[in-house]
Amino acid sequence: MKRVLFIVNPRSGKGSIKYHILDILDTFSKKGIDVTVHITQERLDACRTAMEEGGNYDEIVLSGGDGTLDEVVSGLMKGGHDTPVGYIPAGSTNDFASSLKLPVRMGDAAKIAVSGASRRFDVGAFNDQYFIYIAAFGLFTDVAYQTSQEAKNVLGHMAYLLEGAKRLFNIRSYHMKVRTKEREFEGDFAYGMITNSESVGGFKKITGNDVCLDDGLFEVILIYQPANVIEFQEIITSLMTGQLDSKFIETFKADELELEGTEEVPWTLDGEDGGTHKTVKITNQKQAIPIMIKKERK
Ligand SMILES: Nc1ncnc2c1ncn2[C@@H]1O[C@H](COP(=O)(O)OP(=O)(O)OP(=O)(O)O)[C@@H](O)[C@H]1O
Repeated sequence: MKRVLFIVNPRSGKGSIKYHILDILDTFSKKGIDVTVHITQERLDACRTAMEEGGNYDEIVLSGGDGTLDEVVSGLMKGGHDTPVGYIPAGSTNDFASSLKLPVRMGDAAKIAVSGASRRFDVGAFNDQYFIYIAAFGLFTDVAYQTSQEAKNVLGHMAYLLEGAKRLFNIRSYHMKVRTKEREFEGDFAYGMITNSESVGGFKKITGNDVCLDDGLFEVILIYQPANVIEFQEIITSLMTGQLDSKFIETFKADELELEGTEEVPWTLDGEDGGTHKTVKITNQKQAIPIMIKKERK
């Protein structure tokens, strides 16, 4: 009998898992699965549970948003477990779920979680932490975790945008040295993102058209500090149209990079608080985690 640990974040998104949980458990029962349910009680509970329990199950299924997925993947990586992950997206943005092409309906996602195909995806190592699809600093990055859960639930995307707009008048930059295997450069950056995702903050294709989630490479976008509103507008237009060939933007792929700041820089990992760091070393752990996705048609 397949043993599954089902980790549920009751607070993700609008908390709508409560309307679906019986059907999901019924789906698992009909597949003959021996399921243990763990309802997360607080931040980092999912991480701790995956780290401590990950090795005792054939699979971990989670219901939550990007933050909960980050916690489960981080926990499995820290615990050294190679347990497959089933993902029932229930957050407000679900960026990575959209990259994985998982269905929006929870019942459909539950079926894929236990009967789909397991495929290995890259994971980012960030000093001694992990991320599944984005590590970012600067403009907007503190928006995700400073926007209250209540506001996110009521307003969804609008909450992020409103919170972000409030900050436009407050742009600041971080001086950093950037080192990759190929090059070294430095500058004053207003924003930086190291990603493995087709969608960021609900925006599709913002990371380019040739994103591959298991190629061992990150897509890196670094934006120099704009001197005025016109330059800022130019940068936004570049990002929105995907024309990243701009003197204000550095964009490249890398399997590892180091960013050395002159001061402590606040980071976010998968939309959650990633702490402040002066120097970060980011390396791609190629195909480190198995995740269940839709079976491809022959
Ligand atoms: N019982 C709980 N009470 C409060 N917070 C919790 C609880 N369980 C988990 N959390 C925290 O809730 C936060 C939000 O989770 P998550 O990112 O999964 O949902 P979301 O923010 O709605 O989705 P998304 O990131 O996709 O927009 C995470 O930081 C997680 O640690």
